[in-house]
Amino acid sequence: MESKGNLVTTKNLTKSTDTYIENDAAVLLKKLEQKERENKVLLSLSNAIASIRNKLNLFDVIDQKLKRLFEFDDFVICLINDDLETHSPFIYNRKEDFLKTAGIAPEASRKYTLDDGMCRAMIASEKPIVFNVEEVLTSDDAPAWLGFWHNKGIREMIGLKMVDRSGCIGFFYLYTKNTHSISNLYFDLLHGISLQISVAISNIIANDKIAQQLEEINIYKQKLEDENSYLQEQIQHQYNHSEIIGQSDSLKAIFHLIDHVATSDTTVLVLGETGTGKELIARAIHSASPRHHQLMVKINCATLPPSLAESELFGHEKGSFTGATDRRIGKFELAHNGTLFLDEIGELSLALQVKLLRALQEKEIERIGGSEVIKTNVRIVAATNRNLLKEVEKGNFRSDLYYRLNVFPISLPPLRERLDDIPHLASHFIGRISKKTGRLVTSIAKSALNKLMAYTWPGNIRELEHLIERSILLNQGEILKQVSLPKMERTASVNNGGEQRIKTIHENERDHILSVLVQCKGKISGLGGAAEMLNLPATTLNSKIKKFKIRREHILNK
Ligand SMILES: Nc1ncnc2c1ncn2[C@@H]1O[C@H](COP(=O)(O)OP(=O)(O)OP(=O)(O)O)[C@@H](O)[C@H]1O
Repeated sequence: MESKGNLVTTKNLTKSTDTYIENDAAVLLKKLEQKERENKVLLSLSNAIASIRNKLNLFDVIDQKLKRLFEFDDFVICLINDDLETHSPFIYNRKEDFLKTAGIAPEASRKYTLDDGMCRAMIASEKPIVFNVEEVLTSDDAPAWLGFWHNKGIREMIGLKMVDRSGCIGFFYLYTKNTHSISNLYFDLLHGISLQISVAISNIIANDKIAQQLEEINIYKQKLEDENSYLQEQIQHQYNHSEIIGQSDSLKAIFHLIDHVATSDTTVLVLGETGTGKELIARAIHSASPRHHQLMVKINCATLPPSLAESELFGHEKGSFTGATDRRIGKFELAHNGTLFLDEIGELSLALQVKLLRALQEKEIERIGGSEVIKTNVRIVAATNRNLLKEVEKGNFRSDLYYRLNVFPISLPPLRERLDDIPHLASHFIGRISKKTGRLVTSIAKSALNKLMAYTWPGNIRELEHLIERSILLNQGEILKQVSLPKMERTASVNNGGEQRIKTIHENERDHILSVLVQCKGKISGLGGAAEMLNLPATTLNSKIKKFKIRREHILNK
């Protein structure tokens, strides 16, 4: 039998046990509710994380969703660098006014040692760690960046390592202005969330790598396309000396110069009126150089649109200016290890002359909007129909660039000064154009050739080529009989970069002798002969006629 006293005690016991049970149930319920809340947050977070593609997305998800659960003011995610000795900020608030505070603001390019007290503690712990900012600041190995957060009023940091299958990949710091703001009840949840964030980070890095590789593929694709079109062009025009027609002494002297300079990397400046074959010479130099397996990239400075000229030469990064939708490499990079042919260099703007000079001096370039310095190895061949020295005097061409280009000048004489080449060039063009047009023209009549010999050729070889093409199309039969030369005064302006050409004393002397010979109907010596009219001994006149290459046909065609 139970005594009364015992009964009371038992009752009391039962009562307090009930209270315990009630309390336990309440705690359990609270825990259950908390778990449910955590699960909800985790679920919504994992849904959001699954769709994350970039750093900005991840920043927003953490900033918005996580702040609903925990009270924190800011956060930074740092990743361990490939050197395994440092870590750098990866996800952080990039807003300008946020970063204005004094101290070392987070920046992706900065590297911090892993060998500080905070990192060591986080790496060793499986749980988040609470750091008191002021306490850490007094320690010897406080991280350099902590002052920035202290200046922002941050008093507490929760730090935890981020892990993936390979181990620790970085750290997640939550910054709070209040102390004890995040209860350690939430630390397991925080740990779970950090695992999810690690997955998102791996995805972002993989996406970034794919985007970068795609960009590289695109750039190589563009380079291959460009190279391909240059190669096609080179296949069509395999230039060597045998393609350069002519046997005049002046042309032979040029072959000699090409042989001398081609094998080196010396810069060559090809000078000459329009149509004299400057490009042909540039190609011959490239073909005979050790670089002939690489590209000769041509850039025509006269046709460069001013707004795109710099990009054409040096390339640009995506987004560097309106319309720069892709990264593009410039002609300098394309010509790497080969030859860059700068045609019509005299037309280059002064602003670009400065940039070109720098590229030639430093042997490196920067794409517009890029920070990378790109080493280039190009051989420069430039050409112009302008008198560059005069342009320097007029202030249109930089003297320093002129001297850098004028290392090995090659001057091509105009066609009227190498009349000997006309018959060879004419039959070369007849052969080529007949084949191209399917006409059966095989040779040129003497009278037609005489006309060609007597003409001044302001457009030089290009003009001769076009004239023969036109004449072949109009011709009947196998022999080219008619060539319709444009009506032109012999003293008329001869193309020299658009300037009125002043005849030399030598040319005036030739013209004067020729006109007297015409008046005397070709008679040189004796009464009424040209020698008498010119008051010269016949032998002197004969040697002048020889020197000026005046032929019978010149006299007859006047
Ligand atoms: N010696 C030559 N033998 C055969 N063809 C030639 C010769 N010189 C020039 N040509 C031809 O004449 C045309 C003009 O030559 P090219 O374009 O090289 O001249 P250019 O001096 O560079 O002219 P521009 O200053 O107008 O650019 C081309 O079709 C070229 O093949």
